[in-house]
Amino acid sequence: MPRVAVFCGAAAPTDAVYVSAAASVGAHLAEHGVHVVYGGSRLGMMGALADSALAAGAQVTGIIPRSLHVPRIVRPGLSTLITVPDMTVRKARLLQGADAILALPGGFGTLDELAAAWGSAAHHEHAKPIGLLNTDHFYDPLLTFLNGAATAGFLAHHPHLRLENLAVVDTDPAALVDALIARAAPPPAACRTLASSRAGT
Ligand SMILES: CC(C)=CCNc1ncnc2c1ncn2[C@@H]1O[C@H](COP(=O)(O)O)[C@@H](O)[C@H]1O
Repeated sequence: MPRVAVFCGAAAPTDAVYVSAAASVGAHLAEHGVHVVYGGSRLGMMGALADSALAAGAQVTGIIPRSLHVPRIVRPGLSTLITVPDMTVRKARLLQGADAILALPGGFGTLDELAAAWGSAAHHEHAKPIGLLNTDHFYDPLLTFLNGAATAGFLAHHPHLRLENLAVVDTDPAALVDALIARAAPPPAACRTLASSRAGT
């Protein structure tokens, strides 16, 4: 069962379009048999994501820092809830267990988690596909920033991370989940055998 780490806003955004997009992502991930890993909150988009994924039969793991492990914040009834010492450990744990990463609209926390995922990919710590849900073109300014950084040469020392490969971007939750799962799929058995024999295993 593929595991997808989802980053998204803990706040309830002013426009309900974001919350319904999060719910739609949860349902589509469940449809694909994905094990959802996220921040464990019941609030905002995080809550909408978890509610819909659980309702559609997905396994959902929450990873929450001790400071946020209070009834007002934790989503009860998760398949698994892991408590970690702090936000930094949580960020690492979210990334470690995942086969793919999906960022929905959010604020500081979401941006922090997304930047960490790109930062560690830049240093060859993982090659997990990253998806950006561009609801209402929320991520267009960030994509413009990345384009500018590439044009100015700030990404040139990470040639394996070409701009067009940084993320799968879509405004449609179903299309994005389909594309991300396709990228996260393990290679067919024959390729795996060839790759392992080349590696001498
Ligand atoms: C005081 C209060 C209601 C706090 C609730 N705060 C939070 N609860 C759960 N996860 C969080 C929280 N703040 C940051 N995160 C993490 O950062 C992201 C959300 O942060 P933000 O809302 O985008 O910036 C999530 O993916 C989650 O992993």
